[in-house]
Amino acid sequence: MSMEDYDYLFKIVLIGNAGVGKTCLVRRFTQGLFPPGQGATIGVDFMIKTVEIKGEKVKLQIWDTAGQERFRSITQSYYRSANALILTYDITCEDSFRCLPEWLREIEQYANNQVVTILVGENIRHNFFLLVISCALYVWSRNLILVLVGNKIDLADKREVHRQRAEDFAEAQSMLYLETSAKESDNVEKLFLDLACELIREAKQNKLDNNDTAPMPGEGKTISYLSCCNVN
Ligand SMILES: Nc1nc2c(ncn2[C@@H]2O[C@H](COP(=O)(O)OP(=O)(O)OP(=O)(O)O)[C@@H](O)[C@H]2O)c(=O)[nH]1
Repeated sequence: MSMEDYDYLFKIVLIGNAGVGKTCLVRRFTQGLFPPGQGATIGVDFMIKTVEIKGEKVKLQIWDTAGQERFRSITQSYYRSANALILTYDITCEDSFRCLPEWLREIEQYANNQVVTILVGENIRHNFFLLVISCALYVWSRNLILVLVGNKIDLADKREVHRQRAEDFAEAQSMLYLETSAKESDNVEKLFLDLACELIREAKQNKLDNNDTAPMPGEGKTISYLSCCNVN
């Protein structure tokens, strides 16, 4: 696709523990389906979807990273060039929520520039609030913005992470909090479209150098976190 085919191109990277539903979120958004028997991601994968927002064509390059620890050295190299970072956990899996500070450390270490993280998920324990807050401050100091997302809300009866915990966690770090279901398609469009809106907004404010919106490793873009916008 040549530059004439779109007005903006943004790179979004999904990270989070294995099995939280990153691939399913991406496939729901890009292909409109919930893949049966979705296998674990090997390394990284990416899909592209172009959306039209207020008359402007926005090409989203969505990178889906493997959650398994053994792929970490591969996936880390993709953080730094992201325009946005979606940190995902599973609301039915306490462990995936407890690992969030670890993911924030990863971001701190490997995401050189600007990140939007959508936190889909739950609440967090008091004892890692300090760590989280310091990570968030570090991120902000580098113009990184984190958004947290909690997936699998269709499994309400199996919920292990209460919504208020996640909201508190997100609020403590000035992150957006969103809960989704890739299976039922709840909030999936909203997640990506709101993010696209915010990326455009930031680009227009010259916080994002959109003349080179296909970032190469080592590059990054400045964005701040999203507020909802209407998509036409
Ligand atoms: N009920 C329910 N199951 C989901 C949802 N999203 C994903 N799953 C299931 O969770 C499992 C893991 O989904 P994946 O999308 O492969 O998870 P992942 O985070 O990409 O996993 P890795 O590739 O190993 O990092 C699969 O069995 C999916 O069917 C959801 O919203 N609701």
